[in-house]
Amino acid sequence: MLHVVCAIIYNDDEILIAQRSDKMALPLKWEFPGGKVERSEEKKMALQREINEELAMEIEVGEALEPVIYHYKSFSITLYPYICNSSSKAFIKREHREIRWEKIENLKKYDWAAADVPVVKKLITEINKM
Ligand SMILES: Nc1nc2c([nH]c(=O)n2[C@@H]2O[C@H](COP(=O)(O)OP(=O)(O)OP(=O)(O)O)[C@@H](O)[C@H]2O)c(=O)[nH]1
Repeated sequence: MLHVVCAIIYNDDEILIAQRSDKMALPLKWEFPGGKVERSEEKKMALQREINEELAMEIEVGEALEPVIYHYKSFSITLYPYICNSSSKAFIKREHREIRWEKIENLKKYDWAAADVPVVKKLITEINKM
């Protein structure tokens, strides 16, 4: 079982989404940036480390959403999503095929990694209540 943290990074009313490259696992799927938690690492620290490595961004890590367990054909993950904030929209694209800021109501148009689907649904439901 992989333990993966991911960041739902807000700036104004947009969040940062990322498309995996064709050389990564789950090629071309969209995800929230993040990565594997290393042994004995605290999850929020792991998330700040991954976001700094992948995007050269500093984020504030906030509320944890409910973790998602998903069994892909060749591996299983527990995905730990966190609501995060960035005071800037600037990033450097280091690993992904594409990175973009997007409004929540547009997230359903993307081909998400399967583990992310319940997270995206939850974000859309929350915004519709407002
Ligand atoms: N980062 C991230 N990974 C996700 C998400 N959803 C999801 O199924 N995953 C899967 O979780 C795993 C995370 O691995 P990763 O490749 O991003 O992590 P990493 O940077 O630590 O990997 P590395 O050690 O290969 O560089 C991948 O297999 C990825 O497909 C998501 O929203 N964000």
